[in-house]
Amino acid sequence: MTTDTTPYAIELRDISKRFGAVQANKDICLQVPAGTVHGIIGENGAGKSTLMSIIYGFYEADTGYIEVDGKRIDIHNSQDAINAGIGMVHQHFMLVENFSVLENVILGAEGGALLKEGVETARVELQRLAQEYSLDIDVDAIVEDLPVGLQQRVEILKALYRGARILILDEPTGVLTPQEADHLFRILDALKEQGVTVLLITHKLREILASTDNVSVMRQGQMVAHRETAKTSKEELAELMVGKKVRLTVDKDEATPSDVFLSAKNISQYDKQGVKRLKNINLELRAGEIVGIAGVSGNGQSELLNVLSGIEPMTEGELHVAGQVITAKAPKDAAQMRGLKMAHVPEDRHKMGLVTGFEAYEAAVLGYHNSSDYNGKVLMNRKVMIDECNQRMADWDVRPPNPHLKTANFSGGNQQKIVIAREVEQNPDILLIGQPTRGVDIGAIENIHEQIVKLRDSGKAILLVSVELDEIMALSDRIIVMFDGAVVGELDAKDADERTLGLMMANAFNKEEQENQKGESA
Ligand SMILES: Nc1ncnc2c1ncn2[C@@H]1O[C@H](COP(=O)(O)OP(=O)(O)OP(=O)(O)O)[C@@H](O)[C@H]1O
Repeated sequence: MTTDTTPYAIELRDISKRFGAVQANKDICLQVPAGTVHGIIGENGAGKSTLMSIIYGFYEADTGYIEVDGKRIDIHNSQDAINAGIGMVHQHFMLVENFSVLENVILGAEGGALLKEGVETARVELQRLAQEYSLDIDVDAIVEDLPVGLQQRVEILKALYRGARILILDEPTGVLTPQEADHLFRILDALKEQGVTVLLITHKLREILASTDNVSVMRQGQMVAHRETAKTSKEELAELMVGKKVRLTVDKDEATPSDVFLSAKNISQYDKQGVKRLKNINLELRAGEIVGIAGVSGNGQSELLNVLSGIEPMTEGELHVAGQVITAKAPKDAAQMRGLKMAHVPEDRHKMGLVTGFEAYEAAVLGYHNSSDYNGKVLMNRKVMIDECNQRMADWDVRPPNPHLKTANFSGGNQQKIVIAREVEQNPDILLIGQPTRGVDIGAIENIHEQIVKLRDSGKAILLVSVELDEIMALSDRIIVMFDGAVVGELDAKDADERTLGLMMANAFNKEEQENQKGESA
C-alpha cells in the first residue's frame, strides 16, 4: 500500500527465477504507484527482461507473487497478464507486416470485431485511443510501409486496445531515431496523464532522467537500489548498476591517419523496386582513423554497410580494397570481403549477426568457420573453438561465460558482445561496425569503445554507423553525414556539435545558414 492507502498499480513480492545454474531473479520486490513511469536499469544479464517476462506471463516465477491494484493475481500466461490489465511492447515487434494497423490490433482480440460492425466499432475505438494518447497513426496503413517508430505505436495501441493500464516497454528507443524517441516520450506523458503506469527498461540513463518518476536498479538478479529520479544523477545510477565508477566519456588521442585502406568511388545502389537507395557515394577510409556515419536511420547507412561488406552488390561504382577493384560486374560476397581482412558487425544482431539456435562457441566463429584454425580435415575442431570462446568470454566479460549456452538464451547485450568480440578479435584491417552498443549496458559500452579505439591505434580503419549521436561524436575522428542515400556533408569530429549534426542530418544546415545570413543582412 502507498502511504495514503491507495494500492500500488503493481507490486512484486519476492519474485525468484532460476534457469539451470543461473539465478536470473532473486527475491525481487518492487512497488510502482499508479500513473507513474518507473525505470528499471541494470547491466546486461542483470535479469530485467526475465522479470518483465514473468510479469507478462512468458515465464512463471519459481517463488513469489504479483499484486495488481492491491490484489494478488496468478499469471500463468500472457492472457492472464492481459486480463489483469498488463500490456507489453517488446524489443522485437510482433506484428503481421502485410496487415493494416487496424487488422494487427484486432488480431487475437477479435470477439465480435470480425463482423463488419465489429470492425467499424474497433476502428472508432482505435481512432479515439490514437488521439487520446498522441499516437498519430493512420489505422488503415499497412504495417510494412510504416517506419519503425510508427510500428512501435501499433504495439502500444494493441496493448491499450486490450485494456492495458500497466504498460511494459523493453528498450523502446533502441531502434528509434532521435525524433521518434522524442515522440515516444510525449506519448508516455499522455499515458501518465490518463493514469496508465509504465515500466520502462532502458540502458540510456539520459532517458531515465528525462522521463521517469522513480528508478530501480538491478544487479546480478537482485534489486539493489531504488531512487526518486529527481534526486539522483547519471553518475550515481551508473555506479549503482556496475558497482564501480564508470567513465562516461571516451578517452583517445588525436588520430594519425595514413594509407587509404578503402576507397568508394561513385557507388550507387538501386533496390528491387528500382528506387535509388545509395546515390554516388564517394568516401575514403584510412589506416588509423574512425569515420562515423551520422544520419537519421533509413537514409542509406544500412545499405552502405551492406554494400561495403559484400552482403549486397552495388549497382554502379567501384570499391577499392586491399589492391582489388570491386564493381557491380565483379562483385565480392561477404566471405570474400573477409578474405580482404574486412570484418563486419551488422546492425541487426538477430537477423545477420547470430544463428540463435547455435551454441555460443559455434556462433563465435560464424563467418570464419572455414578457416583452417577451426575446420579440421573432416570435422570442426571443437576443442580449439571452445577454448577460444572461453578466452573471449573472459576478455569481453560475456555473462554467463558458458560456451555451450544457446545464443538465444544470452541477454541482448551479451549477444552483442559475442558478435563484436568475434569480429574485432580477427584483427581486421577494416572494421565496419553498425550500432555497436545497441542494448549494451554502460560498463560494457566503455569496454567496446576502448576496444574500437585500440584497434584504431594499432593502425586499422573503422567505419562506424550509429543512431546514437553521442557515440558518433565521442568515437569518430571524422564524421560523414548521410541524407536520402547521399553524403551531404563531412566534419572534423572536433568541429561537430549536436545542433550542427542534427541540422545536417535533416539536410537543413545550409538552409538555416542562408536564413541566418539573410537575417543579418536585412
Ligand atoms: N531461457 C533462458 N534460458 C537460460 N538462461 C536464460 C534464459 N533467459 C535468460 N537467461 C539468463 O538469465 C540472466 C538474465 O537475463 P535477462 O535477459 O533477464 O537480462 P537483462 O537484464 O534483460 O539483460 P540485457 O540488458 O542484456 O537485455 C542471463 O544470465 C541470461 O543468460
